[in-house]
Amino acid sequence: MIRIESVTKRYPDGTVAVDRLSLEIPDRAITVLVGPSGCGKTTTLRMINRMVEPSEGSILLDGQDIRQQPVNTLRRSMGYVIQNAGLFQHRTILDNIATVPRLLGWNKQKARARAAELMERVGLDSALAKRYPYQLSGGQQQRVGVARALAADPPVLLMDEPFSAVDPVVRKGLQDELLRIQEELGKTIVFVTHDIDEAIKLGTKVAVLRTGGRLAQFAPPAELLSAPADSFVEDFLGADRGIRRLSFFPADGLALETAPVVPVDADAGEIASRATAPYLLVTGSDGRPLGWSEPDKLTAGAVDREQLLDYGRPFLPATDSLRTALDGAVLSPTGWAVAVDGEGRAVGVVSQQVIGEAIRDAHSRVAERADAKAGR
Ligand SMILES: Nc1ncnc2c1ncn2[C@@H]1O[C@H](COP(=O)(O)OP(=O)(O)OP(=O)(O)O)[C@@H](O)[C@H]1O
Repeated sequence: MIRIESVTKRYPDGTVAVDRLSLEIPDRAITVLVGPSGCGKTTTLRMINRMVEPSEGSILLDGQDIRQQPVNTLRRSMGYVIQNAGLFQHRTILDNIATVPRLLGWNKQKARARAAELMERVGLDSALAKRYPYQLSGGQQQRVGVARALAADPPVLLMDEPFSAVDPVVRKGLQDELLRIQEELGKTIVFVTHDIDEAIKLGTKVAVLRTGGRLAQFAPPAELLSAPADSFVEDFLGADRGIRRLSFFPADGLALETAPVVPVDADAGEIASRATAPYLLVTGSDGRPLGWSEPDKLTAGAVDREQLLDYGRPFLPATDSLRTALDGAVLSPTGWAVAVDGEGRAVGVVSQQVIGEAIRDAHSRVAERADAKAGR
C-alpha cells in the first residue's frame, strides 16, 4: 500500500500545489486522481516516485518511508507512463520496450524476448517491432509506453494522463486494454486524468482534488455518483449523474418475461395464447430476435419480416447493467428491452416499468447500506 500522509508541496515561487493531502492507495487496484487543471495531480504523482520532493509530510510504500531507499531502486519498482508516451525516437519499438530490462543488466536476447511478449500483452502486432516511434499512430505509441513501463514487472504503475492525446475511439480501446491488463497482472496503479468519465470507468477508487491541491472526496465511483461530498464534486461530476450511476447496478436481477417471445414458426394457437401482451417479440429459428409485432398483425406460418418493428439494442442480463437495460428499453419502439444470452438468443423481455422498479429497489438497497454504515 502507498500511504500519502499529510503531504504539502510548496514550489520555490510560493505556489502551494498540494495542501496537506492524505490518501491510502490500495494494492492491486486502480486509484485515480482527478480534478481541474492545476489542482496538483501531476505534482502528487511525481512525489510518489520522488521526481518531486514534498515540502512537508511523508509517503510510505508498504510501511516504509520512500526516502529510506535509493531513488533508483524506488523508481525501478514503479513504471511511469506519460501523455504522448515519451518514447525514444531513435530506438525501435522493441528496443524502447526493452530499455529498462537492459538497464537492469539483462542480456539483449532476454530483454528483447521480454519486449516481444509485452507487445503481445498490450495488443501490438509483432510486425511493428522494428519500426521507429514516428512510424506508429498515437494510440499505438501509447501502448508502447504502457509496455515499456511494464517491462521490468514493477508492482506499481504511475500513469499521468496517458490517454489524453488520442481520439475518443482509440482512447476507449486503450482504457479497455488497461482494465484487462490490470485484471491479469494485478498492478497497483495510480492514474491521473482531468476527465471524470475516464476516472469513473477506470477507478477502483477516485480521489477528486480541488484547486490548491486539497482533497474534495476519495471514494469508489458509485459512491461519488450517489453521494457527492459537496457542490464542487457534484459540479465536477457533471450532468446525467443519475443515469451514469445505473452503470453500477447489475441487470441480472431483472424479472424477465418469456411469454411475449414467440418463434417465427409459431402456430395460430400459440400466437393466440400469448396475445395478452401488447407486443410480441418474434425470434428466428436460431432463437435470435427478429423484431416486434402487435399480436393481431402476426399470421401463423407467414411472418412478414419487413413489417416487424426494430428490437433496438439487446442486453445481457449476466454482465450488463441497469443502464444498458434501460437504454435498450428507451431505444425500443415498444418500450420493452430484449434480453439475450451470450449467443445472442432471446431469453426474455422486460418493460421500462419493471426496469424502473428495479432502479428504485437498487437505490433503496444503497440507502440502507449507507444507513447501516453510518449506524443509523
Ligand atoms: N515547477 C513548478 N514551479 C512552480 N509552480 C509549479 C511547478 N510545477 C507545477 N506548479 C504549479 O503547481 C500547481 C499544480 O500543478 P500540477 O501540474 O501538479 O497540476 P495538475 O493538476 O497536474 O494540472 P494539469 O491537469 O493542468 O496538468 C499549478 O498551479 C502549477 O502551476
